[in-house]
Amino acid sequence: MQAQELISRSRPYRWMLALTVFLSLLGALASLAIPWFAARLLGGLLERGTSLAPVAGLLVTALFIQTIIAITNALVSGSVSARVLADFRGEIHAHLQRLPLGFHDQSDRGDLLSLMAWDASRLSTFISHWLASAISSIFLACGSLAVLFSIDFRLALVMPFLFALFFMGQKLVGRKLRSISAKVREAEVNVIATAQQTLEMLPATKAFAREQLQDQKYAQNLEASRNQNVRQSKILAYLGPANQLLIAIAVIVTLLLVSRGSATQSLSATDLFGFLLYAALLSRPIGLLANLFGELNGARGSLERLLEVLKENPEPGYNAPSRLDTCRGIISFCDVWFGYPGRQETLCGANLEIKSGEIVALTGDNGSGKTTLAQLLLGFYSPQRGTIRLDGLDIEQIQVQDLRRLIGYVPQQTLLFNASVRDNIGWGAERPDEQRLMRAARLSQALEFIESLPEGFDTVIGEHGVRLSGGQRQRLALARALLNDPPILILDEATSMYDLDGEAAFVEACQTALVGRTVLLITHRPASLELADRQVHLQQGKLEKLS
Ligand SMILES: Nc1ncnc2c1ncn2[C@@H]1O[C@H](COP(=O)(O)OP(=O)(O)OP(=O)(O)O)[C@@H](O)[C@H]1O
Repeated sequence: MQAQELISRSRPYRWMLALTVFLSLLGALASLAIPWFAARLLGGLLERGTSLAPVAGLLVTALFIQTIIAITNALVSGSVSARVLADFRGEIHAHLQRLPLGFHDQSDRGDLLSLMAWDASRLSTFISHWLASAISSIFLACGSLAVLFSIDFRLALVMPFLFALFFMGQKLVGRKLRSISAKVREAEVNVIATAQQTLEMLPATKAFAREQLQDQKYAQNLEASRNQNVRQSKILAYLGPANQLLIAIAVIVTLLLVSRGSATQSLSATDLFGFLLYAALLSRPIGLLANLFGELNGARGSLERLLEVLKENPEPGYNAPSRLDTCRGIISFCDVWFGYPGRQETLCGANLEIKSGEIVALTGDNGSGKTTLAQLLLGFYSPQRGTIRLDGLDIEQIQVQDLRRLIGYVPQQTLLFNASVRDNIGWGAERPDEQRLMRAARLSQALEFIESLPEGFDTVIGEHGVRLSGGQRQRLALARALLNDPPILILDEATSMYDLDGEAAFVEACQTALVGRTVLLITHRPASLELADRQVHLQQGKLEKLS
């Protein structure tokens, strides 16, 4: 199954891979020619009769050709590997973005990062050279065997037994190698996850003086990863050389045994050298195949994990039948039930009708489900029972990107990235223009502070907007949501960090800006509550009318 998958994943690169196979075969041919000329050179040295210059010239030419082929091959397979890596990463990245939030809630960020960084790299290296290595190694082994048999049939008879021994050995270590490879991956995932956590938690780590604890945690993960890597490299370290040693001993023993009979007496010095050199050459593809086998076990683990993630279904909303460019903004929650996996139900038959252009404030205790309700409207999660409608259409029937384009969403936690203010606000629209950008910034009460920044709209704000205050970050998030002029707005505690003046100015500006939009306002702030046409309260999974 995985072999098939590996082959089918190699298919898009078949021409480049065919070129590496061709070059590897040429390289193998040159490798086969070298002992031939070398044996003649050594035999000639002993027999001292003939001129050695032509054979020496041919040997040097063969060595040159082999070197040029090896360089070209490395360049081609390096470029295949880079392409496969980029393609894999692009595919995983696109897929992860389209998976439901429910998948990401349950996933380990370190595991997903490892998939893109580590597994993709291991797989791309393997795919870029496994075919060429396997075919050229088999060709080289068969070629060496053929020459050995042509030199002396009886002496060469021992070689096929060696092949049988080789494959039995691989079978024996294969299972062990696979299980260690899975453990190596697990340990690497933990290392990456801890490093990521350390960087994200840094302000808290410093505030609670927990640097040592994080160091210990990281050191433990490093130790586990080191142990597994050492276990794996021990097996790999033995695998190739042990096979080569096996061949070398077999050749020596064969020579000793047969030297007692008459066979070696009928061999010339050139044939004897030839036999030894080809036997030595035979050990190279055997070693290569053994290494390839080790890599295959690692690549299988990576492929397994990759396929596991790729087989997760994207949000069904991407393939929903209805397209929607615009809407009136009539929203209804009809008997909506929802619970997160393994948790008690958050919504138990929630009902809410919002008219077009109405501003509804949603209140409720912490954890009562206000954000959940908003995220259900955005299609982040699907209700287990009941329906949510927009303009009378079940939102599950609406193409999810259309749905989300119609809704401006300011989440409770501002999500900003390490780029300029302009890029962060402009991210909210497909083609942001300067005029709309200014309007959105003015409306969210962000313009004044943006203009006071060292480079105004071009100021880079750091990871998660770390170079701004909490309130400033929130203003940017709000500006981003307003940029697109969406007919529906969800403001989830969007002004919770505004100072009183800022909030009052925002509320003032909203008197006109929110006209004509349907707004779901999740807030407890009295000034913001004043904006609402009516209030509903979420309690025990149900919505109650307050005013
Ligand atoms: N991704 C999640 N996975 C599992 N449970 C979740 C998830 N998100 C929220 N919850 C749980 O669902 C419940 C409702 O959470 P929600 O964030 O909707 O509440 P809220 O009313 O918005 O709270 P707050 O006022 O504190 O923002 C809580 O008990 C919370 O622990």
